[in-house]
Amino acid sequence: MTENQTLSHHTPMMQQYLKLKAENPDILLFYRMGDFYELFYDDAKKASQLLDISLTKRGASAGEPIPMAGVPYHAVEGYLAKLISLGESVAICEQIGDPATSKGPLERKVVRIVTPGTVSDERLLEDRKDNLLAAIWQEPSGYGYATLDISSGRFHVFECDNKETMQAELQRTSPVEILYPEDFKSMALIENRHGLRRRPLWEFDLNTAKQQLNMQFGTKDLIGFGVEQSIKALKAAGCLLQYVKDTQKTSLPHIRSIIKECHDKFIILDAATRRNLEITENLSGTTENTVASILDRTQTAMGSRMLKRWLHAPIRDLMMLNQRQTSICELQNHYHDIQPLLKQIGDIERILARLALRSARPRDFARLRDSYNILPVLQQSLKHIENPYLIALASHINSFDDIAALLNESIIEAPPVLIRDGGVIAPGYNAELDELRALSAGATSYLDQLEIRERQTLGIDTLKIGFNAVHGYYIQISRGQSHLAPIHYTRRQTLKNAERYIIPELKEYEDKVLTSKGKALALEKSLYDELFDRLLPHLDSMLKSAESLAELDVLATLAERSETLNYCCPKLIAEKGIHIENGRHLVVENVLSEPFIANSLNLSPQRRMLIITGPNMGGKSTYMRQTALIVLLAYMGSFVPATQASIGPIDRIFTRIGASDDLASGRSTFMVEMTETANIMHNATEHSLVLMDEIGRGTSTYDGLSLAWACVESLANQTKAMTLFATHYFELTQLPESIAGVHNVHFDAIEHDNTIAFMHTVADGAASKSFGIAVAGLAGVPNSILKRAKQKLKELEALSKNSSHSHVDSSQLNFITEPEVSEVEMALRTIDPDSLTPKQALEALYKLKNLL
Ligand SMILES: Nc1ncnc2c1ncn2[C@@H]1O[C@H](COP(=O)(O)OP(=O)(O)OP(=O)(O)O)[C@@H](O)[C@H]1O
Repeated sequence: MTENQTLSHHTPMMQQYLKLKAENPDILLFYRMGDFYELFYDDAKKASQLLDISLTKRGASAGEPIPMAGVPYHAVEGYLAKLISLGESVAICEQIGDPATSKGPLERKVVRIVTPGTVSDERLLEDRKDNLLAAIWQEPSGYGYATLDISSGRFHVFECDNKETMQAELQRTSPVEILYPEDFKSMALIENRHGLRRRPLWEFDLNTAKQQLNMQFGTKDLIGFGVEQSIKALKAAGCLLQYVKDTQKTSLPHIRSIIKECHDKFIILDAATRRNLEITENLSGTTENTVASILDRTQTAMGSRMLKRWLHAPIRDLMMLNQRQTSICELQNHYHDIQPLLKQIGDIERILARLALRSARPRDFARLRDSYNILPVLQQSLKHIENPYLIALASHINSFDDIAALLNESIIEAPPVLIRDGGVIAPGYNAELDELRALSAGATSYLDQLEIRERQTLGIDTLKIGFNAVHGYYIQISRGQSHLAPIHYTRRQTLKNAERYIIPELKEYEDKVLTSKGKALALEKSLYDELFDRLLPHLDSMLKSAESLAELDVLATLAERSETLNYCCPKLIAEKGIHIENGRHLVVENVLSEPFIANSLNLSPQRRMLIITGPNMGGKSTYMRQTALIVLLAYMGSFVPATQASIGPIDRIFTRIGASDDLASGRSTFMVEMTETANIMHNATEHSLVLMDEIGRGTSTYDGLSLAWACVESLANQTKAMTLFATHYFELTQLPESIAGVHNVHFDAIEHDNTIAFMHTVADGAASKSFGIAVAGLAGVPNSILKRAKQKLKELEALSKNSSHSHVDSSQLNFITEPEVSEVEMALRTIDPDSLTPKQALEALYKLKNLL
């Protein structure tokens, strides 16, 4: 049976639906039916599950019942937001035909496609988080990757030759929607992400990509952007741009350039490091107790998004870092004045994107106006600033006096949500509009006069003029006086207590009012459209201003944070090494109720690896992480939690901390640990900072110890990376004796009143105890288990007595468990000698002897 024949079995409406569905096969189709959007067949089943709405049936077509689910049109945004957050895309199909004239089903059309990576509507976006669409391409030589933030126009491409780097970039950019070619080989990289879209190969064609991009930027070639040779990335970029055009169904004037991400400009953080350092997301996937949660006191949403981008991309450009540092220094004196002004500035970046997409709403214009009205005051408060970088920033911020004036004149103070019903353009902006409005509004005074005139001439005191949507204007007379109605009064409606009439004069007036209302609305809409045309030529400078405002916000925030949290300005030095005096962990110090103990750290070519030992809970991980975070903050240009810090060049930060199963990709805890270790061993250089926490503990003791040993040797001798290596293998503390550049440091604890007190202070040398069983006791492990562990430890200790290097330590066992009491002792305790007869005393003696 042909497709058409199959279709012909369906009702006309279903035929229309199925045609539209065939054009949008992979996404949910919201099909408008009166006040509802309805979904049918598989779409209905899927939506009912995802949205938790009921699945019903709508009649039958082609002899089968039609599964159906629906959402009311006025609440659609909430449902869209939910679907988008789950990575789904939705095609919105509206009724566009006129019900009065159409035969058969109303004409319908897909008017927009909402996808997670291309939404710009503010109700569907998180305002303090970037929302990126990405495309990925793979060839034997590596990966090409493109990302677009549609609400700022930032369009970036990236290339790399290995999976780890690609994974790190995916993690850094964290796109909400990913386009990938149908023959993509590395599915493991992306398969756990939401919003995957499989695209046909031809969408990644290089020539089409170049054509598309040149057309978008109005250029002949892409040499000016430095991406001409990035073949893999361009293929991804081409597919991405095409997808955006297809879904947006409009031009994208705010996408003006494409930027190639060059990795040597940034300190590279691999995916595991980004996760372990809990930069914007903690290990459980929420945002509490992250670096961003401490630092993000930005006043604008665009500032917040920029701060997070900075945190995820520490830079190596010393000039730029210096500009940021000196700006923060100067802003320490000014942020008090600047921040309250920034707070009044809206999300201009996203408003401008909606302006470019011509989807800005009246309130976007009002917010743009209100923000621009603040700019002159802001400029005033930046007047005394002397830092050249901040002065340049202020000049980019501009004050847009003309645009502010235009918006002040054109938009009323508090416009409605939509332009649909008018009431957006301010009085005084357009004389013709004012006239038409006066005509329609003049109604009240004209009608008042007419009412008085008729009442008086006819002598009917119950006469009044009214209006309703069905009958228009009418004259109403009470039933008691209705016999007084003159002959030219035509009866329109009879009510219980009154009669309603129409007269030609009133009808004529009604026509005039109605047409002037309609005309006013049409004019208002065209004036509104014209506003887009008047603002769009300034889009570039407005976008630049928005970006500069965001940057000022970030710098002012870092100035405020550095003062409030007592951070110091780090020195970025040319010599290799990391020197931190009294460093702190910015998150831990914030959540602790007791004071945080600051610790210093020195790493240099002569002291490039620290083997860190000490009790569980002693503070090893905290110390390692705080070092990485201080380096990260220093290289984003921020001040750092320490009293002094000098940091040399760093190319990468690696962490092998904590362990988690990666069940989704079928890797066990130990496998994850070793994959991360392998990555470090392959990629670390002498300028890398490597943090390794207890590697090798997921396997047998000797395997683990040997692996850890080999890693230390390799990192210290070959790679010469700056390394912090925390371990419970005391054997490793011998390594400093044989390898230059390796040193022992340790954390200590003291036993006190049957418990342990952790010192949290780092000191030179190796730890003498491990306190493992003691900490288990603190954690509530039952006494019987601790007792048994103690026995076992003694046995092991005996076994390894011959080994002169054994540090197995049983001293820790004596304080948490009571000294063991024997049965004989117990029996003795129950005996009261004074109350025993000689015979009983003898019997007790025999009993004790037996117990022995
Ligand atoms: N410098 C410090 N000052 C105050 N408290 C600290 C400090 N360092 C760590 N702590 C506290 O001790 C807790 C444990 O620290 P951490 O996780 O660093 O120990 P650890 O030595 O790595 O333990 P394990 O060997 O079990 O992994 C932290 O959660 C924090 O509450």
